[in-house]
Amino acid sequence: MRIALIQMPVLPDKVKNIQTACGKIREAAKNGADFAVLPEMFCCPYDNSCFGAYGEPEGGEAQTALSHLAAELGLYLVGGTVPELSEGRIYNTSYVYGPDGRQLAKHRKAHLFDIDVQGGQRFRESDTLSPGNAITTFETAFGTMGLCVCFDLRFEELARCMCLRGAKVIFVPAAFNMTTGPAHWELLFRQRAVDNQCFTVGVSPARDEQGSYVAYGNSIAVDPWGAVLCRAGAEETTLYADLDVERLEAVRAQLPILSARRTDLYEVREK
Ligand SMILES: O=C(O)CCC(=O)C(=O)O
Repeated sequence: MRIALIQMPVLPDKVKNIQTACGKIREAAKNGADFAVLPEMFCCPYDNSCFGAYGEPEGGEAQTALSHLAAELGLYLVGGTVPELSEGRIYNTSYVYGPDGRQLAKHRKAHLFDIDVQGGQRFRESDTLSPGNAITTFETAFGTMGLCVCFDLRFEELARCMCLRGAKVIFVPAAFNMTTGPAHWELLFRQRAVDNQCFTVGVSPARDEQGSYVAYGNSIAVDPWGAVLCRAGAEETTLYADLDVERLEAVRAQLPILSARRTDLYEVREK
């Protein structure tokens, strides 16, 4: 199962960003990718002042372009996120398309990124965005997959619920920053992978030092043992990770965690 992690620049021009993404997805298909993954807000600067203007309703231009391309290339496409406009609200939403172009999943970021680190990053998504209310998994020819967005990865219960549903890989379009990225990015992707003995895949925009929000980059794939399979730097790049899905069962058999949970003592379950 070959995954292309597309760490692309995000510019102020929405149409140009969509074109860049499509070009890179075509290249990924040529290189044998089964899945292509885009970053959080891949066609919109990550700024509260932009989400409304760059947003689109279900079936908007970014989504239509990605769905057609998935069908044309016959691959799975985790379409980063876009600001989704719905009933007067804005959501930070990730759409997934199957190799026939049909929408397989839609995850609205459930945990909004409201932080204020002393001397570091401040951001309040809740000034403009509304949270989603779902745990998202989807079925593919490679098995069940999980999907969440950036800050969502910090919440271990969400990842556990996806894996209890059978998720083998957790896909995370994301955009950490220069305060929390160096401190927590790799740690969190390895942590969730080791907790659940699953693969984790995080894709960020390339770093733009001039942007109002400077993304950390460092797109990453981690295996069920917690080993880093690939990791980018700050630059524009596409990484390829070949996931051996059988490794997941092997690790779970050798070091049983999910099956050894004491659900008589404690429980994590979906509401
Ligand atoms: O959790 C973090 O440190 C970063 C999260 C973030 O940037 C986001 O949710 O967009």
